Amino acid sequence: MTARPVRSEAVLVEANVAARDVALALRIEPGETVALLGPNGSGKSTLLGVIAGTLRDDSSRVAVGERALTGATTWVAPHERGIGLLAQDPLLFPHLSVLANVGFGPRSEGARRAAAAEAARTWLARVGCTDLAARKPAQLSGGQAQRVALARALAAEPAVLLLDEPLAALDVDTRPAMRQLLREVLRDRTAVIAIHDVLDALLLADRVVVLESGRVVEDGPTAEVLTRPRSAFAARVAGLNLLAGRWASGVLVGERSVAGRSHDGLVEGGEAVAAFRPSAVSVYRRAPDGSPRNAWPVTVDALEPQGDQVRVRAGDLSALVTPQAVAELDLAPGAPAVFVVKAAEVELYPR
Ligand SMILES: Nc1ncnc2c1ncn2[C@@H]1O[C@H](COP(=O)(O)OP(=O)(O)OP(=O)(O)O)[C@@H](O)[C@H]1O
Repeated sequence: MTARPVRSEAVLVEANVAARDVALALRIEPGETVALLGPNGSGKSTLLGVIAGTLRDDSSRVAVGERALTGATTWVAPHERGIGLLAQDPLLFPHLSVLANVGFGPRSEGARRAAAAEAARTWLARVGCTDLAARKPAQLSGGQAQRVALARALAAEPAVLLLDEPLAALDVDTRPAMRQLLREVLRDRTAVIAIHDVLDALLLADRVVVLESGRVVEDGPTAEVLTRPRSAFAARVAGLNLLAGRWASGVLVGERSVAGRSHDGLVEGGEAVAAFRPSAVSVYRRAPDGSPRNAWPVTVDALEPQGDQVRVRAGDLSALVTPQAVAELDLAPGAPAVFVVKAAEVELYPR
């Protein structure tokens, strides 16, 4: 199968689901990946269900490109929408082989058996599951099933891809490979991805939309929302530290030199970004012994209460510490301090 260009279309959605108290409108641009963040019950799955058509609600409106999928007299069934949905549960057909599961989309679009099998093999190779082709879903691990489900969604060549917590069910060992795979397949694709890990949002999405109680409370470029959140929920989970620089000899070199866990795609001399959570930052008055690699002298700018913790701001960095630590370290605006972060807590990726 020759690689066809990715079809990507804009999506317009007005989700009005009174029974779930969801009322919001979004436009997603062609090729854009939008991460939905929000607490449990905020409406992320409901929004995906409205777009996919798995949740039928006559007050909601959905259009993909020029094509209205819902309307006063229009209802396009989920399998005719050109939308791929990767649910939290992979939902593979248990009686079909992996190859037949992945070939299902092309088959139902009218592809001949051989062509569908070829498309399925291509996508299985892409997700690293070639040798699982003959298995039945019951013989797959959770991570394998999730990859196969992704291949199945992509083999149908959807114009829009929806993903509901695609990394949540995976264990920590299989998560990095799936994250990398998603990074590749989401490039240039119109996609909406419900996610709870802000670092995943950072790695995968162009834009972040924050939902609370079925409403949009924040919407903006990923780095902006995650570093300078305005909504209460985003402030609680995000407020990430991001440092820009260049990738050189295995570290990020910028205003500060940063060691961390490197992601694929970094090239020597290329632009790179380091991301880490404020809760991963330890604060000292003086640099600790053994000179850890990520130890940066700073001057405290501000102390802000955040829940039962305190956010210590210093220039473009922030740390989240306990009120006891603030007292013990005698932290106050203007005080010198040293921020220390273990390399294992820092994600380094290409810009
Ligand atoms: N099947 C259902 N029937 C009725 N109400 C539902 C159903 N599923 C969810 N709800 C309600 O609809 C609202 C939105 O829930 P939704 O599942 O869309 O949120 P979510 O952000 O996806 O949550 P989570 O992160 O827990 O998956 C909540 O008030 C929830 O209790």
